[in-house]
Amino acid sequence: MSHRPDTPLLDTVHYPSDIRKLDKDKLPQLADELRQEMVSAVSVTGGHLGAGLGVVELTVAVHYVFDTPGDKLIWDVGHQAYPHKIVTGRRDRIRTLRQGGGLSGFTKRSESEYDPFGAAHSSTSISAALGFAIANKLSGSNGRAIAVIGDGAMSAGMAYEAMNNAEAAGNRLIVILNDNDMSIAPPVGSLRNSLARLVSSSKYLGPRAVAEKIAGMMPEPVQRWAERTEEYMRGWVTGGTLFEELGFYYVGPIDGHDVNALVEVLENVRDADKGPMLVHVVTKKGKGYGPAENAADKYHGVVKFDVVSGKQDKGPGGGPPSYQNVFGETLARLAETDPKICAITAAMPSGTGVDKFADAHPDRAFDVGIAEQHGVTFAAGLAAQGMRPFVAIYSTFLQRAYDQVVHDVAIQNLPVRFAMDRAGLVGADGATHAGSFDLAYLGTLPNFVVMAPSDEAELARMVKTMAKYDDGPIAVRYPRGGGRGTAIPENPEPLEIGKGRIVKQGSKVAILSLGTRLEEAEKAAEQLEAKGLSTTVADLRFAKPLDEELIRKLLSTHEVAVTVEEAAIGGLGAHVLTLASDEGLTDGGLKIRTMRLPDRFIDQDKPEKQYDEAGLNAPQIVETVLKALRSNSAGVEEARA
Ligand SMILES: Cc1ncc(C[n+]2csc(CCOP(=O)(O)OP(=O)(O)O)c2C)c(N)n1
Ligand SMILES: CC(=O)[C@@H](O)[C@H](O)COP(=O)(O)O
Ligand SMILES: [Mg+2]
Repeated sequence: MSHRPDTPLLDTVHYPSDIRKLDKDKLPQLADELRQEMVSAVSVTGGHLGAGLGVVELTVAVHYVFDTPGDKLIWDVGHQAYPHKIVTGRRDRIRTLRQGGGLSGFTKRSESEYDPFGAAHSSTSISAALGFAIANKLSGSNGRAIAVIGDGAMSAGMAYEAMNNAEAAGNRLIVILNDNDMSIAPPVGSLRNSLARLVSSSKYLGPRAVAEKIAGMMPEPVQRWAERTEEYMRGWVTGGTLFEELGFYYVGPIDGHDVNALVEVLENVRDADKGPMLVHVVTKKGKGYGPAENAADKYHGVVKFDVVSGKQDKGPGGGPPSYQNVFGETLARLAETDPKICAITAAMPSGTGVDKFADAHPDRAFDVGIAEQHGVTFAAGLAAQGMRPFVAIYSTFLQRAYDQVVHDVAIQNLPVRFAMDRAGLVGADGATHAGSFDLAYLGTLPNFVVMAPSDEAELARMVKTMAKYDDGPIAVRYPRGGGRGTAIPENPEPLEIGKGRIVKQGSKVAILSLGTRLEEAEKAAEQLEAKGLSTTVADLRFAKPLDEELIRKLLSTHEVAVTVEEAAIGGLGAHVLTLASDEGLTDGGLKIRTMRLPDRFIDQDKPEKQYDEAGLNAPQIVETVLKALRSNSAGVEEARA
């Protein structure tokens, strides 16, 4: 394709079909421009930077070689897909990434036909790609499915479950292992060591060697040998790796920043007829942007930053500590005098605050990799043997380990402590990362205690409560970010299980709050008082067991009762309604309303806007109370007061 040297090449590339028109020797230039564009975009939006920088060449090469969107390209997690978005018709919106109404920070089916499968939670790509490949096989279509999965994501069991089943896909399935020797933190475990051995024990495989191996053009004696057994052939190509044992032809390691080599290797892989292939590509997280390459976290996730210096705009600082750090620091302190306390994270040491614990007690901190299911059952084993394990997992990621929570923990009534961070709406990560369902999924389980603090001092008390509680499973859920600035007690008092508190006493309206909506509940109470409506505010602290005595009293002494929580239906409101119905507490005409997340997924935005959309801010609490007061006994709203 002819291209005027004075115009950026990227300006001529809107879709992968434009890349495919380019001469191969133009691809390095395209990759350079794509990298610059990505840095520029993320400098104004913030987001996941390091992972995308590492796959710029891979993005160009895959779209050059494969016939996307007919061939299905599936990015695992999807946090590395920004360059892919730029070359698949979304460059004009790339500066809306992760903003309200803008592009998602992950792959999303509704956004583009080039995103055949949505992601954000890790390690789903091989299963999904296998589904596409088998569907193609069944329908007689030639299309291929290409999963690009990171070394961190490869630590999850699901990846192996998929590979274990992959043989039937034949050459319709290609897995590209993007090995940058990083997860969010440095990766852990034996897989990491095994990949490192593969990388260090051989030079990068050049396109020619790959072609020869795939075509079976081996040195004479080897070829004769190889021809005799299919098994040997596999071994020769694969080097006998774990992947080979799982039925894949292993090709690698390949230099993931040499775009022309990548193209040639992928062309060979595309045209090979050897069954499912795994291409081991070695990349650098943060590649090509100095501040990212030099950062310990390789700029996995950043806020807005200055492109020249790389300095992130983290604000003036000095604000209230984050819930994650309150959790980690409190637990670390408690562990000083309790040698049974352990902490477990599934590849999120800094996000969960377990890094603080690990600094103080390295032998009792466990990063299990992206392995939430294993993490929970591992904790159950620790608890069964008398330890006091705290499993710190984001609310959204604990969803993956639900059966382990039910079967290994709850049914056996084991005292595993769950610290569920990122509860409620989380902002820029959007619906996939919202911690909406934990109150419903844990609150329904016999034996569980479930708490939610209204501020960081309460969280410290709840962590202490968990450390002291050996009677069964116990969980606390708290939001992303900083608290209200309440002083954190040096020596937090444990709470009495199942006891809430009255924050403000009134007589006509009762707001029953769970978690950090308390601040909005208090604001709403002020506004109601200003309208002459005497309002009680209760901080229930426990979704389970409920403070039945307190709730009974509130429901029988107020005209309107409203529950408020940052969770989907099935949480606090459902439990309060069940109590009210079981005991006939509404029979006397009490007007009861439950305020919770709506029955739809809420996309990325600033959290306060998300809560506005969800109808959980103070004005909406006020409106709910006024509406209830206006409704008559048939539930019909009467004329506005
Ligand atoms: C089930 C699940 N657990 C945890 C996470 C958080 N998470 C997102 S990316 C990531 C690291 C992924 O590492 P890798 O696959 O190697 O990709 P890289 O960022 O290195 O490109 C983690 C732990 C997640 N998205 N999903
Ligand atoms: C991609 C992913 O799952 C994580 O990087 C996540 O975005 C981190 O979220 P926090 O910023 O809330 O730690
Ligand atoms: Mg990685």
